[in-house]
Amino acid sequence: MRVSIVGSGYVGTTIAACFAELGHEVVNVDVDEDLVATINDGEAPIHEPGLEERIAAHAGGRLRATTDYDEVRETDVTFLALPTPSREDGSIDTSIMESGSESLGEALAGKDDHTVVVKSTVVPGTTEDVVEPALERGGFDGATLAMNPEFLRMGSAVEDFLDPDKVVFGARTEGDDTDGEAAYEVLREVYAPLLDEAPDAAVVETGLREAEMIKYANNAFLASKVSLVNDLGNVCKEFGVDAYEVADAIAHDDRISGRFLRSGVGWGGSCFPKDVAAITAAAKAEGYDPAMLEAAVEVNDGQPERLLSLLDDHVDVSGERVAVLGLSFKPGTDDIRGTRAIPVIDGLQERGADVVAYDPVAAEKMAEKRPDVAYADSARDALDGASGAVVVTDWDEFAALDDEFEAMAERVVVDGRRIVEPRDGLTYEGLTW
Ligand SMILES: NC(=O)C1=CN([C@@H]2O[C@H](COP(=O)(O)OP(=O)(O)OC[C@H]3O[C@@H](n4cnc5c(N)ncnc54)[C@H](O)[C@@H]3O)[C@@H](O)[C@H]2O)C=CC1
Ligand SMILES: O=C(O)[C@H]1O[C@H](OP(=O)(O)OP(=O)(O)OC[C@H]2O[C@@H](n3ccc(=O)[nH]c3=O)[C@H](O)[C@@H]2O)[C@H](O)[C@@H](O)[C@@H]1O
Repeated sequence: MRVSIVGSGYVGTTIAACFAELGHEVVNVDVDEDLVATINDGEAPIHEPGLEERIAAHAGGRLRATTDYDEVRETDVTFLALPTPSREDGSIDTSIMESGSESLGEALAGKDDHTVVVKSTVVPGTTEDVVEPALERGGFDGATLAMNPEFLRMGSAVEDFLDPDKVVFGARTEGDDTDGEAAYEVLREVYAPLLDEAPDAAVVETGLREAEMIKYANNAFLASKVSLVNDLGNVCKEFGVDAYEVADAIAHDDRISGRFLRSGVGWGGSCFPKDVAAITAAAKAEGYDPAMLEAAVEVNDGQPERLLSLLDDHVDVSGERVAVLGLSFKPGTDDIRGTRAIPVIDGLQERGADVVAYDPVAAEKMAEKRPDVAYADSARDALDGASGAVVVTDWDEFAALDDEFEAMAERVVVDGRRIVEPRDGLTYEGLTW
């Protein structure tokens, strides 16, 4: 099939390269000229395992990037993979979706039919109430509308996309005269080669609003699961109980499952914080206060301070050098959006500490945002002379730290991710164990 994708960020580039790999002719539209040139040169604009090889294999062949929206006209279906950031109050900002949809509408004007699929994460109602009117303002009123949320994770985007546990197809299903069946047909055809390779994936065919909500429910559930295990972990700590032993035991109950049961300094990233805030704001706008989601955020917001109060129990950090190990929101990425490292750094600075941070890949990005922090080239350098260290990201290399701790002025480590090995001579505190 001829597939176009508008927006070539984490999601857009990943699905473009993967659809090309699966045999489709793919056009990827983005406003960023450098990014478009990078893809056409056969290189990946973002770091994701397996992406560079796929772009290199298909760029100039089945995969083409462009800044020209008109190129979507020759395709059968367009996926919108544009950003849906938060406004100041947490609610979803759909302005980029609107301007992108208008440009798409202009490009499609006069066409009889074209399937437009919303891939971005949007609150229920957005596809019909925001995207469709914007397409019409652009001059195209013949869209078959669909919503197809994406569940890939950063750091394993290609693998997650190609081997999903489910794919969700949302379409207009109510009333006699709907385009729902036509939309399902198009999505079934686009996904057929992927589903051939991933036969165990569930295919969920549902309404537009349901598909939009499924994405939020998925992220809100996972974020809340981590907050619940953090809340329980805090209780464990009060009783001197190891939360990881407890989690390992309850994980045997397959109603609970062992995934997303790692307690610690909390969740971050470009999506959990944004999506929990957006669905909470949307619910409130409808007159419902989602108490569990608000509590999930409250617990998450409290974890960095709990980490620091454990450090306070051992050292007065005022005027002292303190090492922050890990800056990215999770290992395997240099992304610092929503990272717990920021409230940890803020809390240390409020205590008058001299913060020196280390991350194997994210220091450069953090330095742009936080030039007020010193950055070390290695964990060893960060620890050298420090009166305490806090661990924010579970990078594998922190598990191998050993004699590096010997250069500390005071050997105190508070671990927010259960990654450092406790050892003789080290005062080691786990956040929830
Ligand atoms: N990053 C992730 O892991 C996941 C993200 N999502 C959702 O997917 C959507 C996209 O997210 P990302 O790919 O992370 O965003 P991103 O910020 O990485 O990429 C968005 C791209 O859109 C381009 N763009 C902006 N305005 C444009 C316009 N008017 N026309 C054409 N291109 C334009 C930007 O230049 C950028 O390359 C969001 O709704 C996000 O919540 C869903 C699942 C996973
Ligand atoms: O909508 C999105 O963008 C994506 O958001 C998350 O993916 P991602 O943000 O890449 O990262 P996760 O692996 O889910 O981790 C999120 C945060 O939770 C934390 N976490 C995760 C698991 C756990 O047990 N404990 C824990 O603290 C991580 O450290 C990290 O800060 C979801 O897992 C994806 O399914 C979804 O598509």
